Amino acid sequence: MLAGAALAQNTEREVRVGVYQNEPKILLGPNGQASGILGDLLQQMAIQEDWVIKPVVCEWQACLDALAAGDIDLMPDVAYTEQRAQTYNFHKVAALLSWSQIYKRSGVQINTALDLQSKRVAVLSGSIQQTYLENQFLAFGIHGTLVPVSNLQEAFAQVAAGTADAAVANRFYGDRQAAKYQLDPTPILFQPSQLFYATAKGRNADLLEAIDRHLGVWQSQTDSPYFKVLKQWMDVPPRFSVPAYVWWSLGGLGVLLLVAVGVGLHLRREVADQAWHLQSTEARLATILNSVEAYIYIKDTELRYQYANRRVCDLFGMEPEQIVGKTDADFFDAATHAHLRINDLRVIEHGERVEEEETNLSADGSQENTYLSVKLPLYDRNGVIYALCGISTDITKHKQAEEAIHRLAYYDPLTQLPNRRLLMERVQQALTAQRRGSEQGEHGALLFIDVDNFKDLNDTLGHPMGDALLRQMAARLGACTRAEDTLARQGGDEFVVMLQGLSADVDTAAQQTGLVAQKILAQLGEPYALGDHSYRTSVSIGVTLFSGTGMDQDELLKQADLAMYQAKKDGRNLVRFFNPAMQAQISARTALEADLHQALVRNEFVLHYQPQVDSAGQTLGMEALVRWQHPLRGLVAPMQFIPVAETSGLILPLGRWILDAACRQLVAWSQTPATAHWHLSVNVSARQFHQPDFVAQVEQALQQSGARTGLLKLELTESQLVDDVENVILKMQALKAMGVCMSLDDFGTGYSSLSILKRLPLDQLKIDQSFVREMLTSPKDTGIVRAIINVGQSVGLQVIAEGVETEDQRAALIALGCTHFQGYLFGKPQAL
Ligand SMILES: Nc1nc2c(ncn2[C@@H]2O[C@H](COP(=O)(O)O[C@H]3[C@@H](O)[C@H](n4cnc5c(=O)[nH]c(N)nc54)O[C@@H]3COP(=O)(O)O)[C@@H](O)[C@H]2O)c(=O)[nH]1
Repeated sequence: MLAGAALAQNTEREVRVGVYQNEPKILLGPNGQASGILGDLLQQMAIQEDWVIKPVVCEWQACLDALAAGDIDLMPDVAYTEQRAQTYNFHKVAALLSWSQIYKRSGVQINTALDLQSKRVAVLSGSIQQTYLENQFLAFGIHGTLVPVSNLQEAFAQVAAGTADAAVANRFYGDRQAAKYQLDPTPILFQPSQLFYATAKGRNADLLEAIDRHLGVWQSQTDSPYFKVLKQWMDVPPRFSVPAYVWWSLGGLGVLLLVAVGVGLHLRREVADQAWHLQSTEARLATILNSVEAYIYIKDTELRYQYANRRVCDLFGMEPEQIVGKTDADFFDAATHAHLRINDLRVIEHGERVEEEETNLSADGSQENTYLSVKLPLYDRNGVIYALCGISTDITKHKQAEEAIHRLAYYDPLTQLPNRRLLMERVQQALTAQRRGSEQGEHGALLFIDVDNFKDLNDTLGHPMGDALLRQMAARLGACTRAEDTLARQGGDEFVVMLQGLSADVDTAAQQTGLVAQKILAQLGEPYALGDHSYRTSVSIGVTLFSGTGMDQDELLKQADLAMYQAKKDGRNLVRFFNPAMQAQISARTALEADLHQALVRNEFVLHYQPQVDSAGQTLGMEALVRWQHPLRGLVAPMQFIPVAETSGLILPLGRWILDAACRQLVAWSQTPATAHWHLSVNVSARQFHQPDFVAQVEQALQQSGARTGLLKLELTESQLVDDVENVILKMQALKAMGVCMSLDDFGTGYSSLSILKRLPLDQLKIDQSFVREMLTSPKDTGIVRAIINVGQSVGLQVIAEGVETEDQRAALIALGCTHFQGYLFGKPQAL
């Protein structure tokens, strides 16, 4: 059965037919189908040929253009001319015969062409009738006036209004419209023409062939569909094969016919006219409604669809007649239907105009779209609501774009977690809610989570593995927290969790937070599968509690950050709560930073010098160690301000000052023979060394001071040499080429990569004081010191031990082969 239906559908032929308004020949019927004589004939043929006639409503010239362009397949009511035959194909058996006729206002005498003398005749501008009459006027010496008009309605209206005496129209139009304008037909008939269906040249020959076949048979049988259609539309069948010479004698018959039709016909035509106007308006409206992008529909008071435009039909995959009578329950899922129903009832029951964004899910759940919908009540003439009209615009793509922009602004693309911006907004909202008292004294908590030694992973396994780790961590953090908690990626290897709704009692809140933090510590400490590797790591967590008083979101985050640093300091893989002592540290650090800015301007820095000696105790040189002579704090040690100078960037101008001051000191020593050979070691910070123009800065310091290049020794630490090794080596080689010496400070505390060491143009290794301090009591430290000395010797580097405080330490170092020494045993750092 189904297969049969499908087969039947496949044999149907869709024929797009141009329909313009020219009653009774062709028009759009009330059912939206091609109608009129030529339309109905086509419908009859369609039944027999299995055609599906699709009317395409258009104006006459537009129809012809569409036909030529292939946008429609068939055009009725086309008179054959040689010129048209170049663009179109015609069938052979004429479908209708027509002619032009002159119609006049009552009381005007026109019986022959000669009566047109001194008359004003309205005629379609540019028509063949106009050309014909002009020629006739000339030929017969008639002095009449042709009044050009743009359509036949206007022609008849001008006659009725008295601005013309007569009008020319085809007989089909004239017969139906003359009465309406109270015009009479004259006996003047001319230009008979044969009317055909036409196709574009070279196309749809089968249609023309079929039309000829049907017309040929039908026109020979008086009871055929052809004559039934004519009878229905005309009451009088047209004549065929009428010789041209009889046309002029038909006038009398026309007059008689018109008189016979009488007043009854006039009334009937009035009604028909109105119906046509309605149909025409409806057709135009349908064209507009079906062309717009919006979904337009009408539902009755039972919320059953009464009208659906083409977009709605496409959405539901049904034809209008299938949609009519159905409700939203037939098209959408239960929740969508319920929601739509509520809004529809507001319109139907309360006359509200409802404007809303709707997200509708199809009944099978396969399609979800968002619409901006406006629904209005429709009232009948008694002011009673009889339906609602809805207009919906699909804003799904717009919403998706909006969503994408929002995600970019507020979410981290790597982990899909909220980013810092969204986190800060959420913290602010939580604080505001607490201040308003809506959270009833509850506590919240911020947990600042930093991955331990994340840089090592990036350096060893590469950044893609680092990214994979962060993604897996984000997923695990999600599993450790509740949906109402905020989980964010702060940036890099830092995550932040905000807990809300904790106890109003601070101890209980701390306990609750501690449990979550420990859970996170445990979960994130489990092994990760990174490619082929099983990777283990840990995190350090800083926690701060808040209850809406005093703090803003930035301060809170700083507190959690500080507590996290404390966890790192205490050994990593730990949870630390923020406490007031940490706050004091922050304040002290902030104040110190502010003072540091002033210190350079006020020239408050000084250099102290500590001797470096050989095994005989002879001073070979000094190390310059900076101090801050603060007017209130007194002499400030470098360990207190160098780290702050590093993070604030002040180390750069400070480092430059130290270099200049050290070079000036070398020049001062050069004046005295006892000190002229002394070298001076200067500490260089990582940030300072990595400046692109660092080599130039050293060169400038030496040149400006006039110091001997070979006496300046730069102390670099291991950690500042591991990043961007190639560039470091190039820089060191440039310095070396200038004659500057280089010492590797704190050796043994960092990476101590021998392969890198081998490539660095060093002069000296400095054994860190922590090994020297313990070497007499710890065999391990002795072993390290021995190893450093051996390494130095094997690569031809001088080895200096720092932090030498006792004779025993010096003796032990000499026994191990150390040749140079620095420490309180030989002198503390002091001003000169
Ligand atoms: N970038 C720069 N950093 C500098 C500069 N000056 C110092 N620093 C950095 O500060 C660190 C600490 O310096 P300081 O407090 O001056 O301590 C030095 C010595 O006083 C100390 N030392 C020397 N001998 C002994 C000793 O026998 N016992 C003992 N307890 N301490 C001793 O060691 C520090 C020398 O360190 P080093 O640079 O490794 O030789 C300092 O480590 C620098 O990092 C500067 O101008 N610029």
